[in-house]
Amino acid sequence: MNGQTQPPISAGAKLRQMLSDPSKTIIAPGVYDGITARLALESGAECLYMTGAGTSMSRLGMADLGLTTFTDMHAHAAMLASLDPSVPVIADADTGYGGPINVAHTVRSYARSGVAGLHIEDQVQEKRCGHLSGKLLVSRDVYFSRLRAAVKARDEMGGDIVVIARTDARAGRDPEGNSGFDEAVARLKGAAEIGVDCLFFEALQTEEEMEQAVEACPKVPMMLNMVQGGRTPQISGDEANKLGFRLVIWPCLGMEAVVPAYRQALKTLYKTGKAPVEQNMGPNALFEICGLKELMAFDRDVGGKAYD
Ligand SMILES: C[C@](O)(C(=O)O)[C@H](CC(=O)O)C(=O)O
Repeated sequence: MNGQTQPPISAGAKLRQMLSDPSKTIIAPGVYDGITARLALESGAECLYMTGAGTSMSRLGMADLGLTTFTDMHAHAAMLASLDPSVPVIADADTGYGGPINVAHTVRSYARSGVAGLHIEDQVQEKRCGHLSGKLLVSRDVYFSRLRAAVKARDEMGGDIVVIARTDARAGRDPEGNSGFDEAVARLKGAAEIGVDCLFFEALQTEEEMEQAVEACPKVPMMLNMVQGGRTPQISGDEANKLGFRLVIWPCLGMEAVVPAYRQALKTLYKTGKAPVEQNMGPNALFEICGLKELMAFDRDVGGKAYD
């Protein structure tokens, strides 16, 4: 886990292989920074999901309203993908950050940085979290040109990256007023024809809808987004597998765990004047999460003396 060793196959190829097995459903915990990524890797995660919402909140201190740029998202994804190249990282790529040539640039840049997969959606640039109300979408034409750009960039480059088409049509509307379940299915069917590798039906509202969505788009693997407290009811990985989903992301898992814990620690600090006693891990144990021993061993191995 040192980011130095290249795996035998690329992260993208590995993810593609994992997605092709219908008997398995990949579980990808959401990570939003180096610490949560390291903790997920330590837990044995088979795949990581870089949340755009978490990236916006942790890098910018801002809500998920399309404020993160390509540069923010790419740098974050590249850092996460470098920590353990043998574990595929799927990263949010929002709208692709512009027109078709921007989308292609995003796909190439993510792939060259070792990101295994990315998703491109059909919201307008002034986007928002998929589980908020009032989402506005681009037309099918604009969406499909984004996806064609992503697929062409994937195909033209030597590397490999899994292109995931996301639609927000279930809870959003385009300039002609097209919206809802059927519009989402039409968009995902179009995406499948364009040649994307995986489908992301955002904000499914019931288990029946989950079943119908998978049935409606049988040719391409479908993923499921489990946002705690969001529009989609929570189901387990096994249940998702029975319904036919090949991948489940839990984007907010880290944020939902950290926010109440840190709030509680702050309360204790102000009340007692000290940090909570059960939280005395110490710097060594903390840094060990992020490779302290491996980094020092590397230094020693090559004759360094600084960390003897
Ligand atoms: C998946 C998602 O795009 C993300 O940024 O992680 C978000 C999650 C969230 O904001 O709750 C989404 O579903 O839009």
